[in-house]
This record gives sequence, C-alpha cells and structure tokens, in this order.
Amino acid sequence: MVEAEKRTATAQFTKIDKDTQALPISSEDWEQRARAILPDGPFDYICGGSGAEETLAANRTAFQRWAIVPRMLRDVSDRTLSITLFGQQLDTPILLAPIGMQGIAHPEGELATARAAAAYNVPFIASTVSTYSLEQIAETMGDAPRWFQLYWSNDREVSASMVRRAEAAGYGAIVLTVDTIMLGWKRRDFRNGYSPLKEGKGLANYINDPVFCSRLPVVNEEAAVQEILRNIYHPALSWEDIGFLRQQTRLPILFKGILHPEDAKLAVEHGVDGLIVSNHGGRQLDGAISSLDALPSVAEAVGGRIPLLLDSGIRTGADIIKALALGANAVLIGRPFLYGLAVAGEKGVARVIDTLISELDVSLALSGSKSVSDLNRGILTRL
Ligand SMILES: Cc1cc2nc3c(=O)[nH]c(=O)nc-3n(C[C@H](O)[C@H](O)[C@H](O)COP(=O)(O)O)c2cc1C
Ligand SMILES: O=C(O)C(=O)c1ccccc1
Repeated sequence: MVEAEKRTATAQFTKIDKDTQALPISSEDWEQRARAILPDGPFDYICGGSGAEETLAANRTAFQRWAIVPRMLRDVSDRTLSITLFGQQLDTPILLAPIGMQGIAHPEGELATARAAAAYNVPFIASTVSTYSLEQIAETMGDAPRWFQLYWSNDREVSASMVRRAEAAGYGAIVLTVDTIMLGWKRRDFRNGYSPLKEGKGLANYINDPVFCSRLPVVNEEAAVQEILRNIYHPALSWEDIGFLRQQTRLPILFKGILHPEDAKLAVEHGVDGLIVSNHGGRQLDGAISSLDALPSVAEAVGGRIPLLLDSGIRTGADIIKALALGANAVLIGRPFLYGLAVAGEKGVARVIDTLISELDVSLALSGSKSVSDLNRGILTRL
C-alpha cells in the first residue's frame, strides 16, 4: 500500500531523477535546510523582512483568510496550466521573481537558477544586482524565456545602457521595480552587520556596463561598489521618468511594486504594459498591505486592460489558485527557489519548480477547473 502510494505521488515529478527524490518537498522544509547550510548573514538577509516584519507575516496570513470552495463532477481529465502573456505562450502561470545577488546562496548563483527555469520553460527574471551578468545568464539559457528587472539608476544613461544590453541579449520584457527608491529598514542585517552589495555580490551588470564604467575614475571592485551605492537608490523617481524609459525600448515594460489602485490606473494611463502587485516580499515598507489583499482593488482599477502578476507569499499550488481567482494572470515565486538553490543548486531550484507545478495541477483539478485562466472569485470564500 505504502509502495503504491509512493509510486502514484512520484509519477507526478516529471523531470526529477532518483537522487532528487531525497530533497525537501515543502517550502518550510526547504527553508529549514537552507538555514542549516547558510551562515546567519546570508540566511537572515534572504528570509527576513523590513521593520517588525509585519508585512512579511501578513503576506502569509492573507492567503489563509481565503478558502477555495471546490466544484465537483466537472470532468477535469483534460486540463491546462498554460497562459499567454504579451503574445507569448507559457506552460504555466509561474515565473521566478527577480532576486539579486544569488551568489550568496550558491556559487553558481543565477546561472544554476536560470538553467533550472529554462528546463521548465518558466521565465527567469534577472535582477540588476545579479552576481552574474545578464549576458552570462542569457548565454546559459539558450532560447528559454527571460525578462530583465531594472533598478532605476541615478544616472539615467546607465539605465538606458542596461536596457539596450537586455534587449540585445534576448530578454523579452523590462520589469522596473518602483518600490525600492531606498532600501527597506532591515533590523536583521544591522544586527549581523551584513550587506551583500558591499561584499561585491551584485556588481556584474555594472562592471560590464560601458556607460557605468566610463563614470568611474578607476575600474575596480571598490570603486564600483561605491558608485553603485551612490547610483542605485533614486528617491526622485517619478511618473515623468517613464517617458524616457519608453523611448529606450520596444519591449513590454512592467512595474513591480504597485499596491494602490490609483497607481495602477496611472500606470495604465502612462502606457505601462503590465503590473506586478508586490510588496517586495515584505522587505520594503513594513506596515504595507499584503499583496493578496491589494490585488482585488488593483484588478478592478485595471479592468483587464493590462496583465497583472502578483508576488509575495506564494508557497503552494493552492496559493496560486487563490491569486489567479482574485485577478492575477500569473505569479512570481521568490524565496522558495532561493532556498532550493542554497541547498542543492540547479537541482534544488528544479525540484521547487516541479513540486509547485504538480501541486498547482492537482489543486486545479480538485477545485473543479480545467484551465488556470478560467479561475475566478466564484470558487473562493473570505473567512
Ligand atoms: C534575497 C532577495 C533579494 C531580492 N532582490 C530583488 C531584486 O534585486 N529586485 C527586485 O525587484 N526584487 C528583489 N527581491 C524581491 C522579489 O523579487 C520578490 O518580490 C519577493 O521575494 C517575493 O516574495 P516571496 O519571497 O515571499 O515569494 C528580492 C527578494 C529577496 C528575498
Ligand atoms: O534585497 C532586496 O530585496 C533588494 O531588492 C535589493 C535592493 C537593492 C540592492 C540590493 C538588493
């Protein structure tokens, strides 16, 4: 009996070989394993939130306040997880969130993550502050889908240069993160005296940028770190900067970090192509609304005019069902894949993606739906 159950469960992991079966299966287990491997500095940096970590906690409790009320007897034998975003078909409504400095989790950093994402045709979103350059990441991915996340630089010619490089390297969209005009207040990092940026883990896109380097008196790591710290936070960012970004590229532009419905409307009016409803995984404004709680009014404000994505707190297949039912077209996962990377490199990330896809498929069937794009409020109740 136990053997038979095992076979049925494992049959769902399509790309996982024998060694990988020993790896964790829940995001809680991944987190525990990562905690055992990583020093306190990097671990706290990854898992932590800002301030009193109330928004970090709210990102989870928000999901628990919605329950799925499943439908039965609806012949769900033929199902699809596939969606279309900006004219591209994706196999699943899952993307990997932009996470900077992945070299703090594993020496292969973004290269390992990007390869795992490519194997599942899950878009990888490369961060401005990645440990490997956007060109190196692109090279390891072949034709697999990838987007580039931009931190708006104080020097807008540096931003323009990075956007041009991303376009040349086959990135399919630009994600402008709008919630990090300064860094959130992270008590854990102060206690640990830890800053991965100062340790030089997020330099690659800068030291490979001709415009950025032309601004340095000497091109070395120390000078680059000092210049990045002067460059990366841009509290003056305003709607007026958007026209400049638009002129730099024909790629779709998404804003990441929108929570207020009025900002969502303004974004549509300014020609933004998509939004990521996000509070940065509870790492920026503590006390901010959870992403899931912000979603329904943002969805109403946007009224289907542009795609809506959501991140912050997605941990299970059921979480994805809830986000899609409340108006998201797709979701981004953050910390769970980074824990997979820390514990088992590329295989760890693959396993995290694989289990999430399998959970989503089972949850979709058991909810009584055939397609992720059919999900709506009708299958949820607020507790
Ligand atoms: C260690 C770490 C680094 C991050 N770096 C970036 C980044 O460089 N750019 C960005 O837009 N978001 C960054 N984020 C935020 C993620 O893109 C995402 O919004 C968040 O992790 C989602 O929440 P989750 O971790 O609860 O899934 C980072 C998050 C973490 C945990
Ligand atoms: O740690 C983060 O969440 C993040 O997005 C960030 C922002 C600026 C520099 C480095 C990381």
